[in-house]
Amino acid sequence: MTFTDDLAAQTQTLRTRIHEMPFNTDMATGQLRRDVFQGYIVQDALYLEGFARALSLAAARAPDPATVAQLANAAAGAIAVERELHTHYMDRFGVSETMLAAMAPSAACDHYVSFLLRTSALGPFDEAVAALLPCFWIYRDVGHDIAARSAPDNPYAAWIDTYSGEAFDESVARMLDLTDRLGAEADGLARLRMSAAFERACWHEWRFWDSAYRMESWMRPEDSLARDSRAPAPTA
Ligand SMILES: Cc1ncc(C[n+]2csc(CCO)c2C)c(N)n1
Repeated sequence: MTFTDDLAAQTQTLRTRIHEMPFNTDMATGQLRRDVFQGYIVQDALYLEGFARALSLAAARAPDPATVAQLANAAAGAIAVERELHTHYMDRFGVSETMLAAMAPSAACDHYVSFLLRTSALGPFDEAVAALLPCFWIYRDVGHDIAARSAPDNPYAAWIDTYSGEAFDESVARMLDLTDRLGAEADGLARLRMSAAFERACWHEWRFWDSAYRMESWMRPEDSLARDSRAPAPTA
């Protein structure tokens, strides 16, 4: 078993839940609500920029030139994906660059990006790579899974093609290979830290879709009070 086989086994339940999320099943049938996808794609544009910054921070700390180049290329790739995919959908949904610039990240987006930036800037290098891996790996698996059952004339075909395409597969394979090499060199404690960072990032992937599907933003104090007032009164 490779280290990434262990990571896959350890997160099996969470990753299966991600594949079954209504966002992804609706995406496969092409029935995903337009306003839900619009909200998602705007948040994803904000996410991709943060992700590219986190990859660049990790790149600067890589132990050898080949790995610096791998991570820096992936950062450039993330921005390129953002431009292409987002321009495609933003044009369709009438979201202008000005509107995008005025958008604030959702709590889920901000939380995920903060976690990646913090881990990439301050954590050990192997932990940063483990935290960055689910972004690649989960999207590849979800992309292929949706492509295999996608409805004809799916309005989300551009999204599905991006994440089930060969170019993307190669970058995921390189990231898995890097994680396996780092996992093989790490001692028991370092592997535990890598596993925890990986699992946390998988959770953030789940949360990003869940939050997009619910069209969540930041909870306001008055929302919390309204929720509390509906709760049954304490008995003791
Ligand atoms: C929340 C969220 N997670 C993962 C991806 C997928 N992704 C974004 S950048 C990148 C690496 C290089 O392209 C990959 C795989 C996404 N779009 N949104």
